[in-house]
Amino acid sequence: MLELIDVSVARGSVPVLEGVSLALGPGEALVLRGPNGSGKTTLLRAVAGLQPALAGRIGGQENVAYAGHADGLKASLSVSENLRFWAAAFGTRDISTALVAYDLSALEVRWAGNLSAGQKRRLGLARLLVTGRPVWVLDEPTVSLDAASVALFAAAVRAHLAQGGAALIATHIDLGLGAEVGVLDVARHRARFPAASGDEAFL
Ligand SMILES: Nc1ncnc2c1ncn2[C@@H]1O[C@H](COP(=O)(O)OP(=O)(O)OP(=O)(O)O)[C@@H](O)[C@H]1O
Repeated sequence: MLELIDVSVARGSVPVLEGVSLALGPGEALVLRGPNGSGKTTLLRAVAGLQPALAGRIGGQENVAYAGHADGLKASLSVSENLRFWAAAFGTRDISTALVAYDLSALEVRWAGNLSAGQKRRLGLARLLVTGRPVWVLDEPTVSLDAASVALFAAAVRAHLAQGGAALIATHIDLGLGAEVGVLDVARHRARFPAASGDEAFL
């Protein structure tokens, strides 16, 4: 569903990570670990197709639904309108599963712009459920979430995996997803050599 073979990525003109290989099949999840600035976001952006890899091959990008630091919400649309917008964009219809999974039913008619930070994050994560995409690529998904919302998120990931989905998640917290979830420490892949040219296209 997702395969990285010997992938290198850069930010600005600076190589950040090199030699990253991984594969995710149905029901599999991998947690990315590494200190601040080690390159987790850069790698996930490349996996999501938001920037090219410097080298290597990324297969299965068409399967990916990405949730990054920005929630990607339309402030002047309601919660349900946001979900309907994304459902239409991905050619799906059902938003009720997403509303229930992230406890958003009571907020359905509220403008997204008027939500709290944690509520916005819940709505941003609920978007994943309406994409119908099997591989979730998530960058610090639990930022702004309280303990109850982290539990909702972990349950949504578990259900996604149980239904044959996959997930690649950069997170500093233990999501309690179980011992079968792999961990990749990106610090082991820190790039060793400076860039040969000054390509600023990724900024
Ligand atoms: N827009 C940018 N232009 C140039 N360099 C950047 C840019 N954004 C990040 N960087 C640099 O790229 C490197 C990797 O950053 P990245 O955001 O991928 O790390 P991270 O592991 O996700 O960090 P964190 O845990 O703090 O989120 C860092 O040295 C960072 O300073």
